[in-house]
Amino acid sequence: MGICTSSEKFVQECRYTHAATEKLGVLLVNIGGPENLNDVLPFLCNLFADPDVIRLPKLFKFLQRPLAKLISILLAPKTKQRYAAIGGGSPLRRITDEQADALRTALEAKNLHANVYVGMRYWYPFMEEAIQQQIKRDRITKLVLLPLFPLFSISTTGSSIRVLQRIFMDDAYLLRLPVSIIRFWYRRQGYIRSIADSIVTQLRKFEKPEEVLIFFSAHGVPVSYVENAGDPYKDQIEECIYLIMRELKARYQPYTNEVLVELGRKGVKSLLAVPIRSMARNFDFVSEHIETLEEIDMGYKDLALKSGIENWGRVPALGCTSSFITDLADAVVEALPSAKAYQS
Ligand SMILES: C=CC1=C(C)c2cc3[nH]c(cc4nc(cc5[nH]c(cc1n2)c(C)c5CCC(=O)O)C(CCC(=O)O)=C4C)c(C)c3C=C
Ligand SMILES: [Fe+2]
Ligand SMILES: [Fe+2]
Repeated sequence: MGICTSSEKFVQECRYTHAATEKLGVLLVNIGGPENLNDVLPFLCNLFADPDVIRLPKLFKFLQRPLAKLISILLAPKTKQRYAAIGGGSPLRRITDEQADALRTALEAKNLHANVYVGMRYWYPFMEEAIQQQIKRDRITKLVLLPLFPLFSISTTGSSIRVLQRIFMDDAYLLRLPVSIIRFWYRRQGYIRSIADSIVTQLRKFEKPEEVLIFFSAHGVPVSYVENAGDPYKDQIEECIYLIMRELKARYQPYTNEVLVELGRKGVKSLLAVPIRSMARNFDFVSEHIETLEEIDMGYKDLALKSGIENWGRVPALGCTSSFITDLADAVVEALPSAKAYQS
């Protein structure tokens, strides 16, 4: 299911009135991450025990847990070093809590009172805890599931939806709770604009912004997900980059044009555009995490500088950028009318 992207369409189709008796809940879902180095091994075990992360043929399903344990034991030392390099733990819980607070405030500003919960897929506070201990306790009457992944992948949003379904199927109250799931939201204007804004802000820090090559990086998924399991992730990445670049060109082209006109006026007859500066943008995840802070800020940056790239910049993750959070609040409002209970 997609979501309304145009606000006009929203006004026409999604007239939603918030009943006074309704108790709205929004569940923000994220991966979660180890808070200290002792958490790394059990966190990895949870991750690799997920059949949506390591897909085994039916016949070998019984190997899922032992295999998860083995891979985690093998990966833990290196992974611990990576988390140690960013201060000993993942910042995901803190950032996601901040995003939840900001979203609650943005919804209030739209006159929508909602409880915003945080549920992590592989670490505390687990999705299971958020649903069983908080959502049920608060007797929410309508729920929006908002995974903090702009793009859909079987291994992220798909996996979170399956957990939600599993918990809901076992519970009479949850089975009757109307739920709306926002499966992906990378096409939203607010998201694309917020990213384009953050790129422009960083470009302006370069001495010659017009020479900067923008380097988009996204998390990989196994080829078999895309080719055999119908994961839309790769297609969505390509479309997302296209949408960001289209927005950026609309905003930035005049600047480049001005430079070209200026060069022409100065008598330059030939021009070869060589992008010698580079700037990285990770766009498939909206919080700083191990891959931005360690893989990009340390690994890629070192490699780039050693390879002759002179200037390096990195666009920060959106985090609590207000235009982005406001857009998420719009996405929640737009999702409300389509909420449906698993059992009515
Ligand atoms: C949109 C983003 C993500 C996709 C798609 C994704 C798929 C995926 N990941 C692994 C293996 C690991 N993921 C790990 C942590 C981790 N992954 C994401 C995002 C996506 N993963 C996040 C946000 C995090 C948490 C980062 C943090 O700050 O704590 C890890 C552990 C850390 C590391 O070594 O990078 C592993 C391992 C697979 C196998 C996969 C697709 C099948
Ligand atoms: Fe990763
Ligand atoms: Fe991952």
